[in-house]
Amino acid sequence: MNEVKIAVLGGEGTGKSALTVRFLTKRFIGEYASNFESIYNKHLCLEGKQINLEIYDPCSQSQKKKVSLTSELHWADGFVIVYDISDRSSFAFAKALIYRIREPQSSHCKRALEPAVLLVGNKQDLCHVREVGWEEGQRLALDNRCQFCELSAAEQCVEVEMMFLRIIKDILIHCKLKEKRRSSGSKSVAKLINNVFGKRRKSV
Ligand SMILES: Nc1nc2c(ncn2[C@@H]2O[C@H](COP(=O)(O)OP(=O)(O)OP(=O)(O)O)[C@@H](O)[C@H]2O)c(=O)[nH]1
Repeated sequence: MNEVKIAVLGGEGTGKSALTVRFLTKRFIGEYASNFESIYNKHLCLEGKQINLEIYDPCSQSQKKKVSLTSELHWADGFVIVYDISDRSSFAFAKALIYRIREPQSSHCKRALEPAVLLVGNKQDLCHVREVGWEEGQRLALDNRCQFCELSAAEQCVEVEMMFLRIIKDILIHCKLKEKRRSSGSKSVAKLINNVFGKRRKSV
C-alpha cells in the first residue's frame, strides 16, 4: 500500500476546501467551515497501485501570517498551492509559499528529493474579473519546478479530479526515484565496505 500525503495550502478564501470536497465527494456546496483544520482520508486505486491518500486542509490562514510551514514540510509528500485568479494578493501569497517550499533547507525536512508541488489558479469561472494572467501562473510554476493548472472548483468536477490525480502520480514518481537513490546508495556503501575488508583480508 502506498501512503500519499498532500497538503492543500493557499490564501484565505481561495477555494482550498471547495477543491478538496469536490475531489472527495464530487460536489460543490458553496460554503465551507473554515475555523478548523481537517485531514481527509481516501483509498484509491491508480494505475494498479493501492493508495492510502491523506489530504490536509488547514483552517483559514491569514495571508499576513508568517509562512513558516515547518510541520507541513515534515508531514506532506506533496503540495497543492491554491490562488484565486481574481485576487492578486492570493497569487503573491502562493508565490511566498512556493519559495518557502523550494528553500534549500526545506528539502532536509523529510526527503532527499524536493517535494512535488502543483500550483492551481482556482475560480476560472471568474475570468471576467481576472487579476492574474494564465502566463503568470505558468511562469511561476515553471521557474520553481511545479506543475500548473487553472480550473474552477465551482464548475469543473473532472478537471479537479484530474488535478489531484496529477499530483498523486507526481508524488509516486518522486517516491520511486527516492527508493532508487536509497538502494543505489546502500549498494555503493556495501561495495565500499567490501572493497575495504576485501583488501584487508588479502593483506593478512
Ligand atoms: N466563483 C467561484 N467561487 C468559488 C470557487 N471555489 C470556491 N469558491 C468560493 O470561494 C469561497 C471560499 O471557498 P473555500 O473553499 O471556503 O476557500 P478556503 O480557501 O478553504 O477558505 P479558508 O479556509 O477560509 O481560507 C466560498 O464562498 C466558495 O463558494 C470557484 O471555483 N469559483
